[in-house]
Amino acid sequence: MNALTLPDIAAQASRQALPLEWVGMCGIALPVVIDGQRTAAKADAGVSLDDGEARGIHMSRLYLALEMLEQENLNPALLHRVLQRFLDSHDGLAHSAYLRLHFDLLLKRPALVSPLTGWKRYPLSIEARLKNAMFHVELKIDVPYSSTCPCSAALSRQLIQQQFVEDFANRPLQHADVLAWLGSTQGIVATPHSQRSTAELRLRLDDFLDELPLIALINDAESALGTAVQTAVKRADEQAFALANGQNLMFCEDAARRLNQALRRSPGVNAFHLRVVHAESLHAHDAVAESRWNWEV
Ligand SMILES: Nc1nc2c(ncn2[C@@H]2O[C@H](COP(=O)(O)OP(=O)(O)OP(=O)(O)O)[C@@H](O)[C@H]2O)c(=O)[nH]1
Repeated sequence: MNALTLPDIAAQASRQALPLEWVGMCGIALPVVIDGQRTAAKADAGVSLDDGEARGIHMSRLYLALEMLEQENLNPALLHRVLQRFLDSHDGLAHSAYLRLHFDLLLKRPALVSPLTGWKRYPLSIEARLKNAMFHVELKIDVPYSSTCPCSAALSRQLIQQQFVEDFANRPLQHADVLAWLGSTQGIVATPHSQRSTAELRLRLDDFLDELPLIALINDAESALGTAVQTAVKRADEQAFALANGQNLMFCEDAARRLNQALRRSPGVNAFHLRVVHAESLHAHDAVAESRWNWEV
C-alpha cells in the first residue's frame, strides 16, 4: 500500500455542515528557545474550521509548522510566521490560527545579602493568534512573592505594647533591661502572619514588539511588590527578608494596586488583567484581588 491509497477522512465532506471555532492539538511536547536557552514547553496549536462542509483539519500540518520554534529565539515575529504557516497550510479551510505555549521560565536570582544565587521558577504561557490578518500576543505569568498582613502586624504590636506595660509596671526603666526584654520571646509576644502569594498576570502586548519582554515584566512586577520569594538563603538573607517584609506590609488590595500602577508603565504592555492570591495562613482560604486596564473580553 502506498500513500496514495491511504484513506483521507479529513478531506471528506462533513455529515453535519458546521464551522468550528477551534480545532487542533493540545499538550504537544516541544523545545523552545528563550534567551538562547532551550526550554521544555507544551504547545496547543489550532485553527478555526471555517469551512463547515469540511470534515476535518490537517493536524500534521500544524504539528510540522511547530518545528520552526525549535531553533530560533522565541519572539513575536517568529510566532507570527508559525501562525501564518498554519493558515497557509489550511487555505480555504481556516481564517484564524492560534498557538499557546506553556513552560517554566527559570531565572537565576541573587540572595539579599550573601553572595549566593539560586533558580526561581515562573510558570508562563504565551498565547498568539492571527485572525483577519490581525496578530496578537498575550502573556500569562505567575510571579510568587511574600506578603505580610498589615492588620495582623498592628494587632501584634498592640500585644507587644500590652506585654511591655505588664512586664515593666512599677519598675524604673533601665536601658539594659529593655534591651534584654526586646531580645526575649516576651518582647515579641505575637507575630503577624505572612503568606506565600502569587500574582497571576495576563498581559496583552503591543502588536509590533521585536522581543517578548518576559524578564523585564517579571522584574517590574517584583519590584512593585517589594518582597519577592527567595532562593538560596543564609541567616543574613533571612534577616534581611524579615526586615523587608516588616517594611512592606500589604493586603491583597495593596498588591493589586501597586501592580496596576507598575504594569501601566511597563514598555510593550497594551492591556492587562491581574489577579493576586494571598494564600492566607490565617484561614484555609485565600484573599484575592483583581484589577484590569484596557482589558476588553
Ligand atoms: N482532523 C483530525 N485528524 C485526526 C484526529 N485524530 C487523529 N487525527 C489524525 O491526524 C493525522 C494527520 O492528519 P493530516 O494532517 O490530514 O494527515 P495527511 O492527510 O497524511 O497529511 P496531508 O497530506 O498534509 O493532508 C491523520 O492520520 C488523522 O487521522 C481528529 O480528531 N481530527
